[in-house]
Amino acid sequence: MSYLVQINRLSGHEDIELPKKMSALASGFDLYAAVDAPVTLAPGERKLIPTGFAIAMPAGLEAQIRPRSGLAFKHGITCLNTPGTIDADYRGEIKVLLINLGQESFDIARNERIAQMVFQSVPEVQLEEVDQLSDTVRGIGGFGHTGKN
Ligand SMILES: O=c1ccn([C@H]2C[C@H](O)[C@@H](COP(=O)(O)OP(=O)(O)OP(=O)(O)O)O2)c(=O)[nH]1
Ligand SMILES: [Mg+2]
Repeated sequence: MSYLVQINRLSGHEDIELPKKMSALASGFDLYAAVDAPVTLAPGERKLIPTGFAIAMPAGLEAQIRPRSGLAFKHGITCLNTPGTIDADYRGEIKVLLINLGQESFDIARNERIAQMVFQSVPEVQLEEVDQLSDTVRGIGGFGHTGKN
């Protein structure tokens, strides 16, 4: 499927790269930090990082904000609320909630790639309240009830 998503660069961020796929079949568009000055995340610290753009996608889509594995592996930098949810009716600036789970401080510079945005389709669902649910073999078993291995 192919969709057209509108993107609006916010004023003051003309120099910020728009979200970009780094390879032909990449799932995610990398997101660039629109911080005015370098931002430091101390170990354990979390900060909301602006991206300098807003989007409008068609109904039936959402965007997920996901961490970059390189930043997570090398520096312990990840998205706290991963995957972040961008609703199709949200028109505000896309922001990335980063947290430093590493042991060293980490600096984020303007135009550094900090996360990625993956579009997903969202089925239209209506909830129907009932008194009883259908039987299954699993029933209410969960949270590891099938064992470890
Ligand atoms: O990583 C994120 C997560 C969310 N958002 C924006 C877009 C999303 O549509 C809106 C609300 O997000 P969410 O529903 O996760 O947060 P909430 O705490 O439920 O806020 P709200 O009451 O505004 O829905 O915030 C971002 O920019 N980045
Ligand atoms: Mg919400």
